Amino acid sequence: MPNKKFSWRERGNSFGFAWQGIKALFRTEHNAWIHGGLTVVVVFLSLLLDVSRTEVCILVLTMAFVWAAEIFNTALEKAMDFISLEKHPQIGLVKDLAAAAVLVSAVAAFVVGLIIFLPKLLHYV
Ligand SMILES: Nc1ncnc2c1ncn2[C@@H]1O[C@H](COP(=O)(O)OP(=O)(O)OP(=O)(O)O)[C@@H](O)[C@H]1O
Repeated sequence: MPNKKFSWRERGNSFGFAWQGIKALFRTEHNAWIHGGLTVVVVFLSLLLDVSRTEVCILVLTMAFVWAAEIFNTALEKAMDFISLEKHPQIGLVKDLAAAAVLVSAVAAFVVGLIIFLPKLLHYV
């Protein structure tokens, strides 16, 4: 790869492309709206309950993990559909593996949410 000079404008463009990706995610993936709704719930609970700074950091990282898994899953789905829309076991496998990554991240987020919020919510019962 040729040595390119650092350019603030190009770095700015990269943010623009990433933003286009986020918009495309919400436009094409219903799952993104579910993640968005759950993110709002987590932010709401964090503001309402006595959540420590460390717990906030863990929640932010956990949510970012789920979002990143969903975005990679969507990118892989789009790439696979671009390669072929015909049924092929290898394409099915790639899609299932990408979906498994989302499932693993979502289960981890659910467990983290239970560990952090459940004891605090039980105070009110
Ligand atoms: N071209 C294909 N060849 C073989 N199997 C496929 C193919 N496309 C999809 N599948 C199978 O169908 C499943 C669902 O694929 P699809 O692309 O509809 O994703 P999805 O469930 O709509 O995902 P999301 O809800 O994240 O958009 C895949 O996980 C895979 O098992």
